[in-house]
Amino acid sequence: MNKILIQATDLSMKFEQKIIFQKLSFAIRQGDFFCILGPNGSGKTTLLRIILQQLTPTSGTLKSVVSLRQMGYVPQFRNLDADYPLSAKAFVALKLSHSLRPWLNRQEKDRVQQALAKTHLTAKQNLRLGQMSGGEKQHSYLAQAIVDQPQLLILDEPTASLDEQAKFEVMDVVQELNQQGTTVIFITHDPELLQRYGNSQRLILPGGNN
Ligand SMILES: Nc1ncnc2c1ncn2[C@@H]1O[C@H](COP(=O)(O)OP(=O)(O)OP(=O)(O)O)[C@@H](O)[C@H]1O
Repeated sequence: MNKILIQATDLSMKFEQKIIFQKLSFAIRQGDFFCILGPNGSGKTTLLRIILQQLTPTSGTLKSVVSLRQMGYVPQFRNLDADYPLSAKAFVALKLSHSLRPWLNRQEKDRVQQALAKTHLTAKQNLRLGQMSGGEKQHSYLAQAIVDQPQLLILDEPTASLDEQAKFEVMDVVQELNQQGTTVIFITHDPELLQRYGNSQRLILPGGNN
């Protein structure tokens, strides 16, 4: 069995008096393609925010051997305005930008190119994100999330609202990254994606419907 990266024990979350989930226990191991399922409002994003250390659970513990720097995050699909000014390359490079040294060194530029290549964006890297298709935008978010080579990639419904072909193209990239050793945590509502990619661990959150 691979090493445990994240161990949750009796994890519970309430917002004021509202119970979101109770006594969740699970382990995420190195190399997992770990799927989180559950109805709207069952706390999937809340659980991700606990893993990303943006929220503290009401009770229970979450132990992680992965630092925040080693986590890459792809949010739910958000459409960007058509006049969004950055190119895909500049958008990916943003993640590596420094306040003290506002340019990238050779090694960092290579990493940007590697992330663009892995997400099949090399030929489109100079296109502005605003002009890209939904699938290409989501590839750009994925490229940005992997540019500093995270150990753990966290995806919150990354393909919601994409068409069939774009959805599989994004997920094929995620699967390749997983096969190359990146651990993946993946929220989805989509039974087709689960059947096709979710052959590893699953956590089903029971609550929901606000
Ligand atoms: N900061 C907060 N303060 C109060 N309530 C919150 C907060 N964040 C989330 N909630 C509530 O917690 C519940 C769970 O929200 P969450 O976004 O985690 O669910 P989800 O399973 O990801 O839902 P969806 O599938 O619709 O994205 C919802 O009822 C939401 O309104």
